[in-house]
Amino acid sequence: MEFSFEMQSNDTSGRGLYATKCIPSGTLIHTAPCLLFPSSTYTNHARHTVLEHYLFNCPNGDRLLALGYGSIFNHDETPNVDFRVDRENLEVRYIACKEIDVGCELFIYYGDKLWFEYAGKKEESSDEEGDFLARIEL
Ligand SMILES: C[S@@+](CC[C@H](N)C(=O)[O-])C[C@H]1O[C@@H](n2cnc3c(N)ncnc32)[C@H](O)[C@@H]1O
Repeated sequence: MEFSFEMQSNDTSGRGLYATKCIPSGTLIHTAPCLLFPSSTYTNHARHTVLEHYLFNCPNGDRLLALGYGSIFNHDETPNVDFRVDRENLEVRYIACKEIDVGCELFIYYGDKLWFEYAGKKEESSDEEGDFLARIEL
């Protein structure tokens, strides 16, 4: 499979994905197979580990870990990529929601409860729970 992006690193957000060609809006950029962490498995084995940076929160408390490049999309308040979770097939599909120029970073939106210092942050936000939880909300 030919990808329309490559992985690069920067000092503020670590690894991220960058377009290697112009990506038209509506393009399916990537399909990531997922691992399911049932709620109890997450609580007993994955909570407070590095996995918290990568897990998607499901409404029922389960967590999903996107494989492939699915866990490498960084967050932005104005994302250029949407993601669709297919629980039945355990996949996440990433679709361009704008035209993306060559060299631009591909961003999804994680939600409004960030657990890290957002590069490009416009105003202060606080972590009300004071806890370190994965919060990419589905
Ligand atoms: C799902 S991972 C994304 C890939 C990650 N950059 C890496 O190198 O593995 C989420 C983590 O990326 C970082 N990150 C994502 N978006 C960011 C942003 N806008 N500003 C700063 N850090 C960000 C945070 O450390 C966050 O916990």
